[in-house]
Amino acid sequence: MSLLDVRNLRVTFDTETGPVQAVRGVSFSLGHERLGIVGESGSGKTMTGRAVLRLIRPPGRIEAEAMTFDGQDILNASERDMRALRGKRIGMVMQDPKYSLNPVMSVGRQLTEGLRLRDGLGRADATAKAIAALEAVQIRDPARVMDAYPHELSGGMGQRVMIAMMLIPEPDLLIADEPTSALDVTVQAEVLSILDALVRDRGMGLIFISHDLRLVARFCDRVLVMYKGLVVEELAASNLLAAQHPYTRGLLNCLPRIGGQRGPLPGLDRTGSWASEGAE
Ligand SMILES: Nc1ncnc2c1ncn2[C@@H]1O[C@H](COP(=O)(O)OP(=O)(O)OP(=O)(O)O)[C@@H](O)[C@H]1O
Repeated sequence: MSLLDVRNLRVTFDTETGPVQAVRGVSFSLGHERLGIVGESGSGKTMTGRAVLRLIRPPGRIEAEAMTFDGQDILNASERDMRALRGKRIGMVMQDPKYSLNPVMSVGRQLTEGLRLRDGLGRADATAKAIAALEAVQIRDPARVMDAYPHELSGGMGQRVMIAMMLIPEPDLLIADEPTSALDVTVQAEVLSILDALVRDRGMGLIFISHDLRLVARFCDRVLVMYKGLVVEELAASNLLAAQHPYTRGLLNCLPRIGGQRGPLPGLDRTGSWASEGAE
């Protein structure tokens, strides 16, 4: 059985100038695997991830034929049931730690609060578990970081803290939105290997949203390629770099090449029939 099933998901924002359809009928299922979502800015990747957690704020709204997580109907689940899933069985790591970490709470308190309130751990046990989680994301001075407030952390450090926070409850599904974009390549590789181990050893499902097609090709099992709120192509990650779809090829052609000719970045050619598919 798949872990997550999404059928014909739509996310619409009702604006003064009319509805904006950010996601226009996306379907996919996810097993215990790494599913990449790629696509240009504004193609609906983030909104797809947030919709799975039902974290779309008004004026945005979600419609779908079905959305199930581990057999549970998450399209019609109560807000209370969703709160029980979020951060526990389904985690989300956002692009920017600024929006996920509480600015007025020390890192240690943020990491231990759930363990104490939700899991009923004592202070010492919760602290030990939080420190272990920080060590798992390669933070070398966890005691100092536990005492720090989010604004005292660098971008990369904040991102690692956020990943640690998401991993503490050992989620069954992790939605990671550009989780390594603020990290240097060495730390990025470490974080990816942590995520990889969770998928391999614990059977976690991972949705990995990224602009980095090379990274997705290397790291993921399958990929959805999104354009204007639609999935234009779904393929094995190992086939991504050789994809034939004109939009995917366009994205690949925009990748900078090491040692390649310098010149203006090529624009995306949007003249194919796929470009007007489903357009209003
Ligand atoms: N509050 C809002 N009101 C109107 N439209 C919105 C609102 N929030 C998001 N959108 C629209 O949703 C679309 C999809 O946005 P989304 O953040 O999912 O794209 P993305 O593919 O994740 O982009 P990026 O790679 O830049 O993060 C955007 O085109 C945006 O215009």
